[in-house]
Amino acid sequence: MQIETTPLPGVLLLTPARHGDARGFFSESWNRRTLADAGVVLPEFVQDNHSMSAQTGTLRGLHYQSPPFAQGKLVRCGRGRLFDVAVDVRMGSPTYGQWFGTELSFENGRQLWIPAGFLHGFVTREPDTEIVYKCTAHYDRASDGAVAWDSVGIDWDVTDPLLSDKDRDAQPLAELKSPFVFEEQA
Ligand SMILES: Cc1cn([C@H]2C[C@H](O)[C@@H](COP(=O)(O)OP(=O)(O)O[C@H]3O[C@H](C)C(=O)[C@H](O)[C@H]3O)O2)c(=O)[nH]c1=O
Repeated sequence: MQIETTPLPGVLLLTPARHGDARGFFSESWNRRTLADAGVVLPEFVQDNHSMSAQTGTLRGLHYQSPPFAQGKLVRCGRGRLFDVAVDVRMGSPTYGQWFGTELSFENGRQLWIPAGFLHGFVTREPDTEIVYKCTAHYDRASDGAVAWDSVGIDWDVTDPLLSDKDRDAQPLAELKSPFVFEEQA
């Protein structure tokens, strides 16, 4: 397991090993003990999500759930290719409003750990792209929130993305009354 930090403290890039043979490969996509042995202890996951976006340039985000249903997410790409983004929206954080993005693909097997307190979004870079991700809290529709994809200064490298109505009508980051508070790590 390759573990890399990012410019956003707490957001990690995790790349599991792939064991290749004549059939293809085998990979442990999630192993709590492997990460703990490397000093990384993530919260418990309670829900797995899976979405497929048929069209290149489909953009889902920027989303969050308010406490007590705030979600940490461990994100990977099951098929195709996407650009995945986390945005820090924890009040008082030194990196508030800052974003980090990386390409996740079936080919690179890379995963992004996004703690609670960050917005999450992605744009697809191939047709029929599938994203699968583990969440640390259950879905709660009433706690669901969205921030406009083009209000953060993210370099999505996409024009006129395919959006849901919710995402098209989302509030700009400047108007967000963030429900998250930054807590200095011990
Ligand atoms: C998120 C979610 C949605 N749904 C239902 C609600 C709707 O009937 C349908 C589509 O939901 P939505 O349009 O919110 O799906 P996305 O636009 O992919 O939203 C997700 O995309 C970004 C990138 C995320 O990180 C979140 O997990 C989530 O906000 O699935 C559920 O039943 N359970 C769920 O956990």
